[in-house]
Amino acid sequence: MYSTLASTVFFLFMLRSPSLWTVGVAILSHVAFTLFNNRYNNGLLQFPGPTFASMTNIWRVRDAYINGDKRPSYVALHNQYGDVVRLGPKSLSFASPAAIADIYPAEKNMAKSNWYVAFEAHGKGPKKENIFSTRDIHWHSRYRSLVGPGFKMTNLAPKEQEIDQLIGKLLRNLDAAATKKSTVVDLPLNLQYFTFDAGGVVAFSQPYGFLDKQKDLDGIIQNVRVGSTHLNRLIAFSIQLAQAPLGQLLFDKNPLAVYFGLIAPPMAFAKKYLPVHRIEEQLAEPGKMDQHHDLLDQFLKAHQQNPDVVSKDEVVDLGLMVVVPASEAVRTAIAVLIYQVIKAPISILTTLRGELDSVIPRPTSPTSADRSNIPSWELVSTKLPYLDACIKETFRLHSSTGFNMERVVPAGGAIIDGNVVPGGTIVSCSTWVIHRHKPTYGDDVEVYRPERWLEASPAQRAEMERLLCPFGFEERLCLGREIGLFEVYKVAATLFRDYEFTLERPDEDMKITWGNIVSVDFDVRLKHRQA
Ligand code: HEM
Repeated sequence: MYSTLASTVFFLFMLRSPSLWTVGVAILSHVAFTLFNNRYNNGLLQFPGPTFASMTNIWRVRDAYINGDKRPSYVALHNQYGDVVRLGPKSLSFASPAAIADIYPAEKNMAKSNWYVAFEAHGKGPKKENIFSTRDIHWHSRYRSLVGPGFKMTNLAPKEQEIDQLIGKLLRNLDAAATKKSTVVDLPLNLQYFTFDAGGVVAFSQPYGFLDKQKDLDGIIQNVRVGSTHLNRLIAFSIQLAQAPLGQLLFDKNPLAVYFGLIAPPMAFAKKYLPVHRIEEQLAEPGKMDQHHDLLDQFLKAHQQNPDVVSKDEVVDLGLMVVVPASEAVRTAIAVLIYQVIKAPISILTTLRGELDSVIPRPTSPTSADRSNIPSWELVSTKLPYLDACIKETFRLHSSTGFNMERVVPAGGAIIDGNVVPGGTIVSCSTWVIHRHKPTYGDDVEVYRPERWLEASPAQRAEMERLLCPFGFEERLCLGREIGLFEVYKVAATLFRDYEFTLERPDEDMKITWGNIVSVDFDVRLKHRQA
């Protein structure tokens, strides 16, 4: 604080008789004081990390830019600096599992950081928090208890048939490529057609039509794919700047964008496809509409019961949340699972196929129209322990989300993994780091080895599962966890049952673009499996 004050006084003093020289010196000294202040005056000097990171959040933007095609650099940073790394002037990342219990439980009172502001709606009018972004612990808790039941598989069970029809469409699209054999398939993209449509069904009982049209609708996939255009690359990096006042001004709270009502692509997409009639009818005559067993039912019910907590605008947020980040996260999970299994030693695929063939009846003729034979959730979630191990290993090694889950230490400070941390510090864990905890997962943490889940003793396995956190933690645990798993298990079981996959470029690794949701790119050739 004192150095900021000193810097400001000095700055004003120099500007008393402005010349180019004095203005230059004033600006430079102000910058130097700010960097110095950031590094030395936040009570975090004892924590190691890149020196530049301790001085400015620009380090994070640069890191996101230069490491955009690698896995989160936090893994390498923790390997270099140890269990606690200083990632910014007021930011610490923790690698030890003990830190999870000190940061994320409700009683620790740690709200999400301002990084999450970037996930708030863009467009005319004031920005609004949503269930994912909110820093208001109390509103979040009331809101979550109202809408949460809608996300449970018990509520969504009647949707299984509709999701099966979508999987059938995905198979028919892939059948066309498998029959030609020469066709190279962008598998992650085809999976995303499915996950988008499934998101539409779960949210509003309406697929968007990606699978039918077999193309990107309104350019939304291209728009949100990190790194696909200069603009969204810039936006993705700017999100890192949300911690910095300048970043918020340029990107997140840009007054020009708000003035001109520039709507972010996901928001525009969600608004376009919302079933407005249904919403209006149900709001006009509550209780008269049929039950759809979708998320919209639950949000409208919650709005009717508690309009002060769940406002009408929340249905748009519902669209935003479910349409884009969720469909991307599920796409990445299924794509990476398939990639890991076909890239791993053949014994993994053979064991998986053996298990699938012993439990799930194969279609008599996969090239026929018999595409309604999709294994049930009940079956895939209870009778396939090896598939379960493959999926857990995928989530462990390659989380769909790439961001650190940041929380703010309340005034008064906290003890985190034995370290005294001042109030106001941003503290976080990364799934990419936690999932590489050698005492829990073994020395070969970088190897894709599903067997580790089956060989572990019951106590060891319980600990491995406790630390497996691809869906986040505690009060802010992903609400769509069951939906995501439902899609991953069903699609993976069906695709491995029916197809042989060959990587188009077996000597290359898949292309990874590290964003908030990690994007992956790879092409395959497909063949139907022989009976
Ligand atoms: C494989 C798929 C998915 C993964 C890996 C995933 C991951 C996550 C993670 C890590 C968080 C917590 C973020 C934090 O604390 O900062 C989260 C929150 C959330 N996710 Fe997911 N997600 C997935 C699928 C879904 C689906 C399908 C939906 C909706 C249908 C969904 C809806 C939500 C919501 C509403 C939250 C906010 C919860 C809260 O703060 O109370 N997610 N997700």
